[in-house]
Amino acid sequence: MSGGYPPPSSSPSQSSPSGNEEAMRVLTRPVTFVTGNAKKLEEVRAILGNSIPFQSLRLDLPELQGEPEEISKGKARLAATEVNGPVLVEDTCLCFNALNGLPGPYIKWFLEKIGHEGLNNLLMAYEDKSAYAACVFSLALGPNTEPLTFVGKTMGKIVPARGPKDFGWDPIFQPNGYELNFNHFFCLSSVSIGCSYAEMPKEEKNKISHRSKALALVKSHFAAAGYHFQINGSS
Ligand SMILES: O=c1nc[nH]c2c1ncn2[C@H]1C[C@H](O)[C@@H](COP(=O)(O)OP(=O)(O)OP(=O)(O)O)O1
Ligand SMILES: [Mg+2]
Repeated sequence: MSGGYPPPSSSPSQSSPSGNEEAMRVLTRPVTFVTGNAKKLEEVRAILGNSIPFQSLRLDLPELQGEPEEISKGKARLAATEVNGPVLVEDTCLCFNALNGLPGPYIKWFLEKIGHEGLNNLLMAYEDKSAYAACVFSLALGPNTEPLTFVGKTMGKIVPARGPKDFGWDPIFQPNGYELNFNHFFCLSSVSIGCSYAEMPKEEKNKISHRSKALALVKSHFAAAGYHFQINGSS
């Protein structure tokens, strides 16, 4: 996590009683999770449950370039301007250790252009198939506030595609600890080669995923920061 919040008064959606060192930060609007990806939203909803009042906005933010945290913060700034209120965004990376972390934040284009097989082929020349999935959430309380970031990583390896193909690179990412079928009754592969994210029940993925680890930090931040939601009307 990095960055820091400006004084509450600098955010239109945030205020706090004066003269109280541990002043509660009051948010008058729910946090808007901005994404163009319905599958991400589904997972975020399932993982957050009712822990944080949030709503969603389907918006394709620009695919920025750079280091993952900067990309994520950049998305948050754009989203906060769009929403004019508190926003949460995330950027997801799939990093191959043999390629020093690439494709990383560019996985979306790699996946689109070369698919699961092409991604496996990228590692053909390397013995090291290890990889990690990383999720960088950014929270901005409003436009002109410095976003805070929360990073979650899950280690694993790249495998030939297995399981349903309805969410990105899930079929080719096998998290560590899911190598042996007999440990995981839900993994239906007939040979004991392991279990990709795509083969796991959603609840199981959500327990160990890069996204759930990052969201655990977001939740703790909300608990520790003592935000208080005072949301009126229909929002
Ligand atoms: O848990 C995941 N399991 C499998 N695939 C995933 C996952 N999470 C993101 N993905 C895919 C979506 C996109 O192809 C790329 C990340 O790019 P990324 O820019 O973060 O996502 P996006 O453009 O689809 O949605 P957004 O509007 O939130 O930016 O990896
Ligand atoms: Mg994107």
